[in-house]
Amino acid sequence: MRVPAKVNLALCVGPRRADGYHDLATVFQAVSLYDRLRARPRADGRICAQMTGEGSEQLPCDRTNLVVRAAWLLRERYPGQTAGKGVDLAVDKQIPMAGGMAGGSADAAGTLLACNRLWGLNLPVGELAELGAELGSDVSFLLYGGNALGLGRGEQLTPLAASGRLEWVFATAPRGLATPLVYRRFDEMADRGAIVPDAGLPDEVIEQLSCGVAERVAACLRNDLQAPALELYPELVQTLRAGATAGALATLVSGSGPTCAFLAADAAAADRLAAELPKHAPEVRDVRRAYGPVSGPSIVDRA
Ligand SMILES: C[C@](O)(CO)[C@H](O)COP(=O)(O)OP(=O)(O)OC[C@H]1O[C@@H](n2ccc(N)nc2=O)[C@H](O)[C@@H]1O
Ligand SMILES: Nc1ncnc2c1ncn2[C@@H]1O[C@H](COP(=O)(O)OP(=O)(O)OP(=O)(O)O)[C@@H](O)[C@H]1O
Repeated sequence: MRVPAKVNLALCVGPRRADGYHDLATVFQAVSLYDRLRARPRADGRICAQMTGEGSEQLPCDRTNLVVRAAWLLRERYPGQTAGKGVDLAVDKQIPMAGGMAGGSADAAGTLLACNRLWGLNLPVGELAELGAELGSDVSFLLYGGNALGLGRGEQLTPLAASGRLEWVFATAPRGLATPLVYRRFDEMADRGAIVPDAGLPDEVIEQLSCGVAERVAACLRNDLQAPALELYPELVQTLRAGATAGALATLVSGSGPTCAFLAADAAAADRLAAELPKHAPEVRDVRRAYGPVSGPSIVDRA
């Protein structure tokens, strides 16, 4: 199975709630950067994970790993149907780790779908999405893919119509940014009046997305976590500038960062941008081409 990453075309963040989360109005787009996930049954009833690919050596394979947590959650909620059933989960990571592209959430979403099938649970995707929200705010969206509006803490989803596809270049960074830290910095900036929290609907982005003209979508992209991410990771200012110099229609930090997203006018312009970017941005780790929207997790080979 391959599971896509996401970028937020709009990420409007409200004030911190009593439960520590923030109300959001976000426009998600699933993009063509994928982790690969293979799930095989285990006769001994254990849940085991193995991680390969970019950055995977930093990831524990114990119960803190999101794929292991996702499989355990299903087993705990449906003990009758899953008694004695185990799984071997193998993840090949290509989505940048702690990069603001929800790689861990994508893996968790893929695991819920794979184990649902493997263990014969046949739960509807809506039920998996509710379980997914317990694992992380982005997991519900990653079960569906496409484009969607996310409200609440990002888990209340409405699919969004889109016309055409957007061509992206992503610049990954040499180190990660922890999402809670970025939200905390957002709060500090709000306290000192540098930011006004506002989770109002990003109507303009939604409208332009349905029209499908990249130049017009570019004009209204918005990420309220960009300013706090840039305070925490000032080198990203150079990366964003480099993207503009290399010809991007729009530049923005992806989600909580530090991956930077560059929107191009079309596929040829994106290819040129991807080739040009490293010349202007020596601090970038890797440059990736992608497009969106793409569908959610899909089976590419028999697991
Ligand atoms: C930045 C985004 O990726 C944008 O889509 C998401 O908001 C983050 O989603 P996620 O990584 O799935 O985050 P979660 O695992 O749910 O939460 C991690 C931490 O991020 C903060 N958090 C997350 C989502 C949200 N709406 N408000 C928050 O304040 C909280 O401190 C939380 O403890
Ligand atoms: N399977 C997994 N893949 C990636 N990270 C995982 C996984 N399981 C647990 N984690 C933990 O989750 C953290 C966030 O990982 P992830 O790569 O999803 O970050 P992110 O892209 O910034 O997430 P988001 O965009 O949802 O905020 C990592 O630092 C890691 O400690």
